[in-house]
Amino acid sequence: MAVIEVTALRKRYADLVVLDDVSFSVEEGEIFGILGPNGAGKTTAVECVEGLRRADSGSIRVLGLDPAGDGPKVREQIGVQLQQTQLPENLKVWEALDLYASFYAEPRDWRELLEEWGLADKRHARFGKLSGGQKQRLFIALALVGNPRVAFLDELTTGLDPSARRTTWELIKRIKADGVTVVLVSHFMDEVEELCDRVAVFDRGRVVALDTPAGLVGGAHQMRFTLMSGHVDLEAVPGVTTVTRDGNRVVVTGRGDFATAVTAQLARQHVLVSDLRIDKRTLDDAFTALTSRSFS
Ligand SMILES: Nc1ncnc2c1ncn2[C@@H]1O[C@H](COP(=O)(O)OP(=O)(O)OP(=O)(O)O)[C@@H](O)[C@H]1O
Repeated sequence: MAVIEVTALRKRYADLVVLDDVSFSVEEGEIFGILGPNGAGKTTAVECVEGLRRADSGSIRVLGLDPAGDGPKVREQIGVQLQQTQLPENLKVWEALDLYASFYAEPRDWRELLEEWGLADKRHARFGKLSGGQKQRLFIALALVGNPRVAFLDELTTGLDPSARRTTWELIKRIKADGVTVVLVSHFMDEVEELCDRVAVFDRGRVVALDTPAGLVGGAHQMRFTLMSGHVDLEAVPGVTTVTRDGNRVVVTGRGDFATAVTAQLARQHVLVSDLRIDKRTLDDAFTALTSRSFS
């Protein structure tokens, strides 16, 4: 079942088209990634879904409701991660949780959240004294205190050290395990690859690809080898898209599991090769190819 359905969303600021016919849906229980370069329209799209901004046209359904018309009902059922600047430095951890719990009709017991998110001993600490990782755990706890069905997390691990990022990833997996749908806006390929079931890649206000992380990178392996003996016909091998020969050096590109099929063909034709290398395209390569830009 789709918990979020976005259809033909358009938004512009004066002459700048920020969302141009954006459509995607998010299935219940998945971690859905929104990836794209700076200024691609990710935050605008997500804030329209959260009911914080209005699109010029198109339709949005969140849990069957229209966030523009049924804002309070939608916000009762979603959790939105705060940005760092939105909490006063002097606010204590328990005060923040208690305050946010008071916004909801049926909040979770925030004492449980303190335990679950490893913040019990920081209960009386002031926000400004927390480490980056502790702040992020507090933001996640605040996003979950209303017992949401959908949690929106935006650039959650920016500025965290590698170990704190890993810990945060494990916590996000736990949110999913608890049955909460997660929409994750991210700049990091490794994060999206590790966590997301499906990813929408945004570029210049459009969704340029929507697939699983494996599906996004799936089309681009490359095999290189040197022919030691004989000749091999590879053009007709399933999945092969190009075969380039330079003397006895051969480069083969293809889609899906073409490398296994090529290896089988080499064996069938009793061809001996050396220096065999299989290059796997990464999500970073896929992103660059899709958006004609490298990530910054
Ligand atoms: N309120 C606004 N008024 C005018 N232009 C805006 C406004 N909000 C966003 N924009 C512009 O819309 C474009 C998309 O911005 P948005 O924040 O949605 O992108 P993003 O993909 O989330 O970028 P980032 O990764 O940098 O956060 C940008 O060019 C931005 O400058």
